Amino acid sequence: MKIPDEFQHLTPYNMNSYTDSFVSGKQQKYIELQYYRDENSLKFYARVLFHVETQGAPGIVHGGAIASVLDETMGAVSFLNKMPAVTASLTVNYHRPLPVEKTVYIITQVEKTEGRKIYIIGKMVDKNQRLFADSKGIFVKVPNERIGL
Ligand SMILES: CCCCCCCCCCCC(=O)SCCNC(=O)CCNC(=O)[C@H](O)C(C)(C)COP(=O)(O)OP(=O)(O)OC[C@H]1O[C@@H](n2cnc3c(N)ncnc32)[C@H](O)[C@@H]1OP(=O)(O)O
Repeated sequence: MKIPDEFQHLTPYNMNSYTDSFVSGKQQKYIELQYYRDENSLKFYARVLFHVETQGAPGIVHGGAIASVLDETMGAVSFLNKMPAVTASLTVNYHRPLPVEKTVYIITQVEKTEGRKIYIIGKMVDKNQRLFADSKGIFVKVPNERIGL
């Protein structure tokens, strides 16, 4: 599968040893997801293929499915930056309908932290950098035990 230039130097990252989340765990029938990280940056990445089972309107990926994948990829960027956290708030802007069976790419990053609050942003684009959705959220740091670590 072709990946955009920005993804070519990245290292695939397997989250399954930490979680069997419905987004990225053993379930890959509805959503096929591969995470990537860049050792030299605080960003976290995902390549995602939503299968037809995730549709809302015919042929269009359900907004909740998109939000779930953005949420987890945003949560993961805080985890990988050694700040285990849970989502307190999440806003998603949907810029154009995403057809099912179309590969898209997610990039997330920590914008800033304030005490226990971590402000995280994300975006979902296709290989031509067309924007399908972007997101921002406040994640709140919690003890490891809260998220099963
Ligand atoms: C396994 C590894 C793999 C990791 C792989 C990654 C997997 C990630 C999965 C995706 C992530 C998820 O879906 S997580 C699941 C969905 N989310 C949840 O279940 C969270 C449920 N909510 C909670 O547990 C709680 O409400 C918390 C932890 C968010 C906050 O409770 P608390 O601990 O009592 O803290 P509290 O004092 O209320 O708040 C702390 C600070 O955050 C602020 N704050 C709290 N809520 C909000 C809010 N909605 N919007 C703005 N700000 C807020 C407060 O004002 C305060 O700011 P200040 O006064 O200090 O300034």
